[in-house]
Amino acid sequence: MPTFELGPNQYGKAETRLVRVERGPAGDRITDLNVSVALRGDLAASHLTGDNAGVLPTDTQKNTVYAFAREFGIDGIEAFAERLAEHFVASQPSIHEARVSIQQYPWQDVDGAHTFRRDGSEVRTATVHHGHYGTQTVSGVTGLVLLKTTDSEFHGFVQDRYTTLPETRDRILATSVDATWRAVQGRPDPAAARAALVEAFADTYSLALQQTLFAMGSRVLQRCPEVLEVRLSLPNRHHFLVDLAPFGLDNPNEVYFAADRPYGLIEGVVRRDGVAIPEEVAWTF
Ligand SMILES: O=c1[nH]c(=O)c2[nH]c(=O)[nH]c2[nH]1
Repeated sequence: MPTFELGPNQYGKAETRLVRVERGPAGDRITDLNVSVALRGDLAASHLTGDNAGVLPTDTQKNTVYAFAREFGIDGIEAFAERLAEHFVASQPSIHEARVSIQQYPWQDVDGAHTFRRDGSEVRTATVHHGHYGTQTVSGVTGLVLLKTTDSEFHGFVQDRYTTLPETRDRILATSVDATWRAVQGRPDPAAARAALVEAFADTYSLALQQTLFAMGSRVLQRCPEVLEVRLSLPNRHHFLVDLAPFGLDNPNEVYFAADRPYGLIEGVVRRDGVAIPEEVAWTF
């Protein structure tokens, strides 16, 4: 008779959608979040026998998210996630580790009063791990779509029998930035980190998206002294010049086909030189 054992496990309420409105005479402010909680600890009994004595219901976790928004406000997604993660571990003897991930959807004020506009795919992110290793916070942004119409070249690459890509001295460079940054102490200003990413993309004369990646990560490290490490995942949103010769037309870098796949995926970590960075807690099965 085979026997089985329970491996690593976690549980929690995923994707609690929370909108908080701060009402004020100078106009309202909204905070629009998607909050996911995952808890680990002494949870074998629930899996093995259905004994739920150590189980804080995921419904309660969801309620806690809403209640904390009212009781403590939301002074940044990092602080909110840390407060929640610490609470679940401190208040429940059965819970030893908590991970709280928050996505924040940005809204732009339209009338200085009570109307807002959401545009773009950009999302701010924060993930907090809390446990015996302390509290680790990773901040980031995803879906920050950037494009430059020139100042990008790509040439000098390997040529083998399968290579057809022409070398180019002038191309569109476009990407959707997925970035995370990590500090061990202090709280980096996310607006400064984001601005650094955009600025470096804009002002780096690019010979490869790889070079732009390093410039973007380096700029975040320059601008945000607390940040020790920046991780970047940059899909290369290829724009191919359309051959209009069959129609008797030239195409002087004017008309492109914007391909959505396949895409090059350029990923890398940029770190501060000579600084010991504690290993990042990663919850994987
Ligand atoms: O910036 C680029 N890096 C690459 O590695 C690559 N490969 C490719 O086909 N085009 C590009 N562009």
